[in-house]
Amino acid sequence: MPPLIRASALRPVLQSTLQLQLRQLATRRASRSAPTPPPAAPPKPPRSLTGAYLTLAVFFAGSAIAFAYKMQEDEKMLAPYSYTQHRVGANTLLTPQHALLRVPLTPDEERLFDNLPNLVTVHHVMLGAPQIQIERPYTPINDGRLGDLELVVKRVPGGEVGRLAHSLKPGAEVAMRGPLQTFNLDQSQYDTVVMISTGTAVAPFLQLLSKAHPANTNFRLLHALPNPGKEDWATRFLEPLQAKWGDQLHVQRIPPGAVAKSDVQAALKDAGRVLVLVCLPPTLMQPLCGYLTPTLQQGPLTGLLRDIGLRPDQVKKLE
Ligand SMILES: Cc1cc2nc3c(=O)[nH]c(=O)nc-3n(C[C@H](O)[C@H](O)[C@H](O)COP(=O)(O)OP(=O)(O)OC[C@H]3O[C@@H](n4cnc5c(N)ncnc54)[C@H](O)[C@@H]3O)c2cc1C
Repeated sequence: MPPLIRASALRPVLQSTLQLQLRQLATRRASRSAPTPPPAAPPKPPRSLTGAYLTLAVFFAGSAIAFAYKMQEDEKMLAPYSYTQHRVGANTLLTPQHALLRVPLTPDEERLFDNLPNLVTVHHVMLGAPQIQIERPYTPINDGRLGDLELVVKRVPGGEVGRLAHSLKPGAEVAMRGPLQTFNLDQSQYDTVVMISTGTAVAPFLQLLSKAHPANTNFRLLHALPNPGKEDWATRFLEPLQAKWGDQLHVQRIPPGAVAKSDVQAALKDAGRVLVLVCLPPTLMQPLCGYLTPTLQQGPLTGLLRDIGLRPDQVKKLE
């Protein structure tokens, strides 16, 4: 019986099966010997974007630190209606009764002493004695925009804040608030400004002459000499002002006590459009021009200044 399938017929089938198995084997070997590729890394942000994030983070951190610092500085800054502590720069006795207190200001604080537009603004500050909850006003004798605030504080018998001010050593802290406006002067309205004072009441005039600039107005100061035997501390502050103002400032030292009619009349001679500023204790102010009212309004003009013919709008009484 002939075989059902001849061997020659089987040969191509066997060959193709063998080739297939060889190919599979080769593929398996190849796949085994090839290194496994590493897992795909997460896509990296572009290098420039990372830099931007970093810059932003540094910027925000810097701003936050600057803001916190500014808040802290603001809390320490001189302000009109809340007390802040200020370090005394120097405290010198001008006479046994008068201390010159120097309080350094920061540039931001200096700007608080700016003039109102087209005016010369005279300011005062309040010194506090927190332990006994009192405060007293003091008028800087200089232009606060130029650095240290200079206060001349008189020590009076039994005076609380005067005693405190005299006791302050350089580097000590003092509670202060301000500045507060004392008065404003529009120089352009006057040909002559007459100023009458005694003792530390010259302070607003020293500040006015420090802050104002020579223009067309003449200033005449009648300032009382101290009582016999007392030292005169004002001269050293008047001399540089005289140099600044030249002929436009006339300083006349008058005897202590009631202001004499002849001195006032001399100061008013050829005065043109005149303003008289008066800063005196009540006992001396009363015969010259009358009291301020209890609420510190001007009150009626009476006394010598009314008698020599001045109108109320030509006189300003300072507390
Ligand atoms: C706007 C303004 C600015 C001022 N500027 C200055 C200034 O630059 N320098 C300055 O020294 N003062 C100035 N004073 C006065 C100051 O505010 C205080 O009134 C003064 O320093 C006394 O305060 P004290 O706490 O030491 O005395 P207090 O405890 O108030 O008074 C104690 C006793 O002393 C009496 N007394 C008060 N003042 C005087 C005096 N001048 N002479 C004699 N006895 C007095 C009181 O009647 C009281 O019996 C200013 C006042 C005002 C309203």
